Formats: sequence, C-alpha cells, structure tokens
Amino acid sequence: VSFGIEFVPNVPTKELIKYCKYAEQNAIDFLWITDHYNNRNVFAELALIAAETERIKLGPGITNAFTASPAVTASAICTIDEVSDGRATLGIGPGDLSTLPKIGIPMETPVARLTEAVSIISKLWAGEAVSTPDNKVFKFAGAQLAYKPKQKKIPIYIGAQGEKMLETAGAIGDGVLINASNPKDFQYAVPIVKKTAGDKKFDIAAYACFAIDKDSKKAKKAVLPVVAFIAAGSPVPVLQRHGLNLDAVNTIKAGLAKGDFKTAFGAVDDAMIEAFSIYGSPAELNEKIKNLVGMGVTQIVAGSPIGPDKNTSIRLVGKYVIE
Ligand SMILES: C[C@H](OP(=O)(O)OC[C@@H](O)[C@@H](O)[C@@H](O)Cn1c2nc(=O)[nH]c(=O)c-2cc2ccc(O)cc21)C(=O)N[C@@H](CCC(=O)N[C@@H](CCC(=O)O)C(=O)O)C(=O)O
Repeated sequence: VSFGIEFVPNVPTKELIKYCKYAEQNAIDFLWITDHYNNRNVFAELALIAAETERIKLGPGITNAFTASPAVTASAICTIDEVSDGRATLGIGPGDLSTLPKIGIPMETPVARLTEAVSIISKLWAGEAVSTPDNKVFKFAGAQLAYKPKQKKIPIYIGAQGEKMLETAGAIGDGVLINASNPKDFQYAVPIVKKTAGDKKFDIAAYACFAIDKDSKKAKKAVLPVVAFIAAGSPVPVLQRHGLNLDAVNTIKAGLAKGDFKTAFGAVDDAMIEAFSIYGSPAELNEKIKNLVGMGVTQIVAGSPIGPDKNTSIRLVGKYVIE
C-alpha cells in the first residue's frame, strides 16, 4: 500500500512547503494539492514544492477539464515534471460541482470532456501534433508541445465518485482517486473501476477525510466540520448507502448555506462521521486502513484535516502507519 497526503493551498505558501517537506521526511509517497479557483494556484504551488523536495511524487489532486484547455494542463504538468526531475503525477477529474458554477462554467458532459482531455494530454506529452476534428468538446488542429516531460509516461489519476466517472477512470487512467473513507463505498466502487481497468497496473486510492492523533476523541473532533461539508455535498444515493438521517443532513445543508456553523456542525451524528472519515489513534487507524486494503484499495491518501495538529499527525503517520 502506498501513502499520499492532501494539502489544500489555503495557507501561506511558505507554510504549505514546510508541510510538504515534512511529509517527504516522513516517508509519504504522494503529495496531492487540491485545485479550486478561490485558493492559491495549484501549479504555481507545485512548482515551488518540486524545487524544495527530492523524492516525493506530486501533482494536482485534482485539477479538472473545464477551467483550462488540455494543452495548458499538459504543459503545466510537463513543467512540474521537468522541475521535479520526473516526479509529476496528474490528478484530474470533473471539477467541483459547487465551485465551477460560481465562475460561470456549467457542468456539461463532464465524462465526455474529461475523456477527450486525457487523450489529448497523453498525445501532447508523447510529442505528437494533435488534431481532433471529430471531438465533441476539444477540436484541436495540429497542437504540439515544444518540449517533452522527463518521465516516459506521467501517471494520470482520475478523481471520481459517480458510476460513469468510475468506469471512465478505469478505462483511461493509471489510477483513481476516490473521495471516500468507508469500506461500503469501496465495495461499490472497486468492482466498477476494476471492470474497465482490466488487468493493467492500476492504483486505487482512498482519498479520505483523515485525522490521526494519540487522543482518539481529538481526532474525531477534528473531522467533524469536514464531515459536515461532505454530508451536505453527497448525492442522496450515497447518503442512503450509509443509512444516514436525511433530515439531519438537510439541517446541515441549511446551516452551511447561511453560515450558521453551530447548527450545521451540531447536526453531524456518529453515523455520518463513520461514513465520511477515517479517524482515531494510530492503532485504530491501522485497523480501518486494513479494512480498506481488504476492499482492494492500494493507496491511502490522508485528506483534510489530517489531524488536530498537522505536523504531529504527519509524524504519527510516518512513525506508526507507514510500514
Ligand atoms: C460529474 C460527476 O462525476 P463525479 O465523479 O460524481 O464528480 C464528483 C467529484 O468527483 C468531482 O466533483 C471532483 O472534481 C471533486 N474533487 C475535486 N474537485 C475540485 O474541483 N478540486 C479538487 O481539488 C478536487 C479534489 C478531489 C479529490 C478526489 C476526488 O475523488 C474528487 C475531488 C457526475 O455527476 N457523474 C455521474 C454522471 C456523469 C454523466 O453521466 N455525465 C455524462 C452526461 C451528462 C450530461 O449530459 O451532462 C457525460 O459527462 O457525458 C456519474 O459518474 O455517474
């Protein structure tokens, strides 16, 4: 099992780079930096992190096929690959359903758009002159990169949760980043991605809401606010899969919408916390990780909040969780 860690660039860049270097010192294999228009630019951050690290693989977790042309994304990752001396990975997906509309981008045919983008990006990295006159979305006419990545093939991971996106991930990706933390979600998702991935090498990452601390109660407290947002953003079939109290989820949604965090967080119950996070002491977390690996998960990504105190949690992961 490999280990990743997610950082949201909503902290000053110097602080972000410190966390990334510490993660590398604690034997973590992958750095995934989130991409939302309202946070610091993911590619600027990745370039600076690449220059300050030596071994850890790094990439957006995840960018999308809406806010930039595949040509721009291909060149951005190619630059990271050069600056990092061949450590870039590309995490790409549909884009956040709640933030894209804010910048006037309707979520239209995300699956078709993503499939076209990934095909174009791979061809550009291979040095091809790309023409796609029959595409539905991206009609390229002889686009070509003027330089090549360091790596022969930069791994492409697809961020996916819905059924069609999971099928697509297995078909076009080298891996999938599934925003989920509970075995029930992987019981559902793993057979879908495996079916289209066939027998190619394929990395199934649990991109989890994660908190580790010596004190399990403190870890649980740390995940609660993040679980509130996940519950509020989860489609009803996912809420039903976990048998959650839909009225309570609606209370959370209403509270978050008006910025009434007290009501929102007050409506989070234990079932939601179990459904949407993995938290606890090192021993408790190792148990939960074992369950996920048993479901076919091959990479654990410690996603926000990581723990009550990020540095302590990164150290605990390095010391007690990574074999
Ligand atoms: C689009 C959506 O796919 P989804 O996989 O459920 O998308 C939910 C999230 O994965 C998506 O919003 C991601 O961008 C969220 N996301 C991030 N989103 C971000 O914007 N930034 C991030 O940093 C980020 C990180 C991240 C990490 C892991 C992860 O799994 C997701 C992450 C969906 O509705 N899919 C359905 C239906 C899609 C479909 O059928 N579309 C058709 C036709 C639909 C039409 O006609 O429009 C098509 O696209 O051609 C499905 O997969 O079954």
